[in-house]
Order: sequence, then C-alpha cells, then structure tokens
Amino acid sequence: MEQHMRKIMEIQDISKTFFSKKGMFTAIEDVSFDVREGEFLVILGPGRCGKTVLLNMLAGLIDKTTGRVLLDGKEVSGTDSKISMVFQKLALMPFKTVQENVELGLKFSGMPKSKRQEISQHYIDLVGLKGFEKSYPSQLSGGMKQRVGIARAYATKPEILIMDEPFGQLDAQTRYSMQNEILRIWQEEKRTVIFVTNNIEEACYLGDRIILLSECPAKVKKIYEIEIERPRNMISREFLKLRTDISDNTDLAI
Ligand SMILES: Nc1ncnc2c1ncn2[C@@H]1O[C@H](COP(=O)(O)OP(=O)(O)OP(=O)(O)O)[C@@H](O)[C@H]1O
Repeated sequence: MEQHMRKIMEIQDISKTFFSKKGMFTAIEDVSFDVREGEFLVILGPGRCGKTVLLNMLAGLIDKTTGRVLLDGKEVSGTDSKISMVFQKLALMPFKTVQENVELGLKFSGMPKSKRQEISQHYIDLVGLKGFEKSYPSQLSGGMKQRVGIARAYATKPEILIMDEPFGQLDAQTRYSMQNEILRIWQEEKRTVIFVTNNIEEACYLGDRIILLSECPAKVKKIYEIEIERPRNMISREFLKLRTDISDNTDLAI
C-alpha cells in the first residue's frame, strides 16, 4: 500500500454545465477525489452519467465550469504530455500499420525513427502483438485493436493513463481476457491508471479503489478501497460481497 500513498492528481470540486439555446444542463457537480501514484483507480457510474465528460476534463480536453485539477501539485489547464488516453472507440489510422499507429504520438514529438522503432517494439511486445507489427487495423480482432490503443498510449511514457470504457465494445470472452491483460501490463510497467467502466464486476475485478458516481448530474457517491488480493476470484465470498454492496448503493441498474 505504501507506494500508493503519494497523490499524483487532485480533483477539487469540479463541475461541468453545458449551455445551449435549449437551456443549461449540468453533467458533473462538485466532484472531488485524489489519484494515488501507481494505483489502478476505477471510476464506476451508470450510463450517460457523465463519465466521459469527467475524463475529458481530467485530460484537459474540455474546460471545467468550476474547480481545479492538480497534477503533481500544479494546476493543469489544457492537455499535458504526462496524461495519455485510451478510448472506447479507438481512433486507429486505418492505412497505417500497427507499428505506425503505436509510433504516432512519438512521431508528433519529433523523435528520430530508430528511437521510435525501439520504443514501439517494446510496447508492441508488452501488449502481446509481436509478429503483427506490419498488420493493418482491419486485419485485427477487436481485442487486438484495443492492444494497439494501449501500446500507443503507453509509448509516450505518460505518468497517468486514462482509459474510457476500453472494453465496452468487446464480446464477453475477449473482455475477460483483456481484463487480465490490462492488469498484467499495469503490473509489468507501473503507471497510474484511471479506468472508467459502467460494469460493476469489471470494476471489482480491476480496481485498487472504486469511485462510485451517482446518476446525472454525477457526484461522488462513495469511494471503495479494495483489499482483495489479485488474481481475484469473481465467485469468492469477499468478491460477491463487494459486488453486492456496490450494486445496492448504485442509482440505476448498471
Ligand atoms: N458538448 C455537450 N453538450 C451538451 N451536453 C453534453 C455534451 N457532452 C456531453 N453532454 C451530456 O452529458 C451527459 C453525460 O455524457 P457522457 O458521455 O459523459 O456520459 P457517459 O457516462 O460517459 O456515458 P456512457 O456510459 O454512455 O459512455 C449526457 O447526457 C450528454 O448528453
């Protein structure tokens, strides 16, 4: 637990209200929590409760209406190279190979080709795609495409990886195997992960902690510390108890 105690990110009273001709709509209201260095933090909330809006504010992709986000003690405004995102619908470039897709962020930073190749190969190997370097996204399964997205996010060596329902589009079997894969990758290459899901079982399986959000406007309902050892058994008593506690505390069926 010791290594989890440093606060890498502090989210202080952030809110988001959208204004349009039809009126105003508050998606996020006074959300505060800390992110601890090296932890696997899960944000769990019902569908359409504002999870993506919250993540986009953490990543500096959209403005906050109120509140502050501190990264390493300094306020973040706009995007920051210390944060990298993995999206549910991966924006892989269809005419670029796996390797070129993984190198994309590095290329933008102006890194020379040989260094780019060395780094991309490391992360392609890490996510289990060795041998697929020259494949195109259309030749890959859904799970493999997610692996490319994960390698691409890791390749820029961010301090924090934000993952927005990355397994939401996968079939159940692939989803289970990717849950184990993401834990393996996180344990091999320690970074702070903020992982969003609307799936209670997935949250209990993956998280060191779970931030449970309410329905819209999203507020923090409860923060769970999970002490269950990994690999977690989804049918053990303690796992089922946690799952039931969270489910009883959840606003909508999620
Ligand atoms: N630019 C915008 N203008 C107005 N309303 C918006 C905007 N972006 C998001 N919203 C609204 O904010 C609410 C939360 O959306 P968001 O996509 O964050 O939910 P979510 O929890 O990520 O959903 P899902 O579980 O489907 O991924 C929705 O009702 C959405 O319509």
